[in-house]
Amino acid sequence: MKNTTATLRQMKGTDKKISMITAYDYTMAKIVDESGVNTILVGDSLGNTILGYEDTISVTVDDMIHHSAAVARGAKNALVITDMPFMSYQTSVYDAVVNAGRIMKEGRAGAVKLEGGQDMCPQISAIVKASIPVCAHLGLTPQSINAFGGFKVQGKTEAAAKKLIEDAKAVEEAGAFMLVMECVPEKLAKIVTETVSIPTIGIGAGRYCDGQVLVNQDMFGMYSDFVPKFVKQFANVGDVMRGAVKAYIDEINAGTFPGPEHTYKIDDEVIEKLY
Ligand SMILES: Nc1nc(=O)c2c([nH]1)NC[C@@H]1CN(c3ccc(C(=O)N[C@@H](CCC(=O)O)C(=O)O)cc3)CN21
Ligand SMILES: CC(C)C(=O)C(=O)O
Ligand SMILES: [Mg+2]
Repeated sequence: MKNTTATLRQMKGTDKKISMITAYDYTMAKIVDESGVNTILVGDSLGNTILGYEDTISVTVDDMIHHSAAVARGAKNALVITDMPFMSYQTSVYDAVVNAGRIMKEGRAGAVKLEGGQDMCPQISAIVKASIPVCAHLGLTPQSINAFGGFKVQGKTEAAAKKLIEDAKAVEEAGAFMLVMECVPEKLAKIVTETVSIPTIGIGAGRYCDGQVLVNQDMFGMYSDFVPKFVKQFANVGDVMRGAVKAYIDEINAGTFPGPEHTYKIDDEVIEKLY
């Protein structure tokens, strides 16, 4: 069944949890979509996993559109949510609406995600007014790495925890249909989840969120430049791929690949005329 923002909203308060996973291309989108995930995030984490940057700062709107459009072609049932990259919405409400519009029109996203709380509420409400659903992202917001001074758990002091709760209420009030919480202590994420009426999606935010998200290559054991504590490797696809490449190289050298079943034929009469 096709998942919409309404479908996800209605899952809050039921015993069904929302499953989200990142994907960045058509083939992977089809695999995760056919597996029954509710929503696919085209995350700006593609800066790390696809483009090989150290952080998400250099990712552009064009990068996001390129991958979002590919994912959208492969996602039949999952809602596609695409990250707005650094400096595509922080600069002004106008920029935020224009870039969200491009991500929806050219990237075929069903919703956009942006990082920030109270400070980004003018952007959130303007994008929502333009009929583009917005998912908020609180806690560890990786586009702020140079302000944070590193990737750390957020909301551990009373002041920071109160700020997170206020930010969550504010993004709901501004019209966000869902919110992602990253690297937040479980007990704080539980309070936030109980406080807002929109669904919360956790990544390193414990069991009590309304749903969970993980980065594709992290859960498949394909990305190892850094492995946050919140990552669970559900399969070691990286090792499977390395094994397959080794077997391929060995068969090329042994002359067992390609076999007759991979090979095209031509009449010997034609070949004789060539000598
Ligand atoms: N492959 C990948 N996975 C991600 O989850 C991810 C990205 N890329 N790129 C964008 C952001 C960056 N993220 C990160 C990156 C590092 C940590 C990290 O090292 N966290 C420490 C926290 C240490 C602490 O404060 O206690 C950890 O050990 O989890 C967390 C999230 C999450 N996002
Ligand atoms: C880690 C998730 C929430 C994200 O924002 C991304 O993949 O970019
Ligand atoms: Mg992101």
